Amino acid sequence: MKETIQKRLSDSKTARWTALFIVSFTMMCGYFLTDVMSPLENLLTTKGQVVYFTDDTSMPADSLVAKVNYFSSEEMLSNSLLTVEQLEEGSKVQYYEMQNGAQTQTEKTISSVARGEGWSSTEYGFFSGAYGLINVFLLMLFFGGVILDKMGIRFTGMMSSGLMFMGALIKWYALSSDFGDAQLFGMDMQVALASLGFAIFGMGAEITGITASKVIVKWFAGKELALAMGLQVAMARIGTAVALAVSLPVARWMGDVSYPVLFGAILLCVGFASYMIYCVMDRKEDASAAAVRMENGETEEEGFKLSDLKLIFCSKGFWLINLLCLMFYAGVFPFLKFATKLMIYKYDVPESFAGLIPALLPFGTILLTPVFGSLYDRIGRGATLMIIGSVMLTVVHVLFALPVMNYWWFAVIVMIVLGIAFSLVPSAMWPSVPKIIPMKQLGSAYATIFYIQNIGLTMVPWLIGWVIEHFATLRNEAGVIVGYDYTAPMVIFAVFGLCAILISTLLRVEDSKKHYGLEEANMKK
Ligand SMILES: NCCCC[C@H](NC(=O)[C@@H](N)CCCCN)C(=O)O
Repeated sequence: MKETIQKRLSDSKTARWTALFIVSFTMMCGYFLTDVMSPLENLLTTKGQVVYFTDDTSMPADSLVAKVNYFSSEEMLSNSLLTVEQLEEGSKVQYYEMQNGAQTQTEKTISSVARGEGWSSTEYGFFSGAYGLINVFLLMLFFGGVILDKMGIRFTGMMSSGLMFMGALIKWYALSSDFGDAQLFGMDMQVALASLGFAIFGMGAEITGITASKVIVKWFAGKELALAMGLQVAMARIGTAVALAVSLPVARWMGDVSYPVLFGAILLCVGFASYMIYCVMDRKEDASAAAVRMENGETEEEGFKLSDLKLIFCSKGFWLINLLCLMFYAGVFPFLKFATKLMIYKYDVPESFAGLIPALLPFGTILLTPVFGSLYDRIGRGATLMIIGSVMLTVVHVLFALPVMNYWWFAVIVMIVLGIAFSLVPSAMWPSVPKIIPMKQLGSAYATIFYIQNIGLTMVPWLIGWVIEHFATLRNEAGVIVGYDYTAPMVIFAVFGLCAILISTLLRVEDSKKHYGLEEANMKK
């Protein structure tokens, strides 16, 4: 009689890498939407139309019209009176300006016109931090972890990717509508509604994040786990990089900040559909695993119990990872929300290119995260990699805080260093969690780490937005904004880096006491 040996679907290389690709694609769509508004900060915080010229400079329409009309009224430019209706692609604009006491004539051609929303920096900061609002204040990430461990990967993933899509649609509706002076929750209606959409989206994105982590552990445990995690993060970074690079060009091209969000919502719809395909694979994997267990006479693994949480919460190493994640990510993701405007005002980068410099950060990590991940797999030194990454993060923010070296090429170099730091820490930190926490509690462990991290992702943009408005905004005597001094916000980011150095050092000490194996290779020879 022919003997058949049952195999799990995850034993097939093609099947498990396909599963990874599909789930990572859904995540990538989520990361795109998370950062799609970051390059639009300048546009969002400008009131009325913003005019972009072919020489890559831009100007609020009001000040342009004021300049032209002022001089035309003095009959100096009688032929070039510009009206608002003429603010369109291809229009030529002429105006006189006083520079260093001398009158200069400027002629420019309009390349595009986009609608600014007139938000304050505090409102922009609130909106950016709204991502973690429901996760943090309604404890949804904690419940998300429990739902994941109780209801399983298929239910939770469908629910969370559906929430991402719904949140994106609300955000798009808010940004594409004009609510006049209407208020909601004591806030400008548009800001409140866009923030609500972002909060719902953020809840879905974070629950999808922990679900994806559990999917990877399910298919790759005992196989290429760290590499798979590194590749998932790398694909997510593609989403961030594309968002940073294309968002402003799309908004300028279509004349409105809502279009990049609409594009993101469409992507999320595709991401939702692709997760449905994953669910088919997941069902087959479960069936094959059950068949293997039956053949070997094994019983199903005991399910998750709430009392298991005690085990996680009593581990000092686990708390150090939590704090490191909080501090390190507080110095990166919230920074990205403000980085484009930093490039415009501190490094004098034309607005059309300003988003490309922060985009270098995720682009660099696409390659480096899997490289450092496989380095950790082979030679270990995980705790040391986390210390080095934290030192680099601190140095980068100190350099951004310095009032000197305000050259675009310097910003590019510093951003590349940040990219290396942002590859080192995640590639060592995430695969270190299973070394400290047993597999059965991993869903809840990742959920707790994400929860603590979300406190930073919510509060730090609020803090930075407020600091920019009150301590970094430079105004002339008439109260008009003339620029920004980024020293204070960048010093705050540097402090997060210092905390990360301290915590990662303590983690290394704890590892040498408890022998978690953070300095050891993941792959046994
Ligand atoms: N296996 C865990 C991978 C986590 C990757 C990590 N993501 C997060 O920490 C999310 N909670 C936050 C995502 C915010 C998106 N802008 C990462 O390094 O991206």
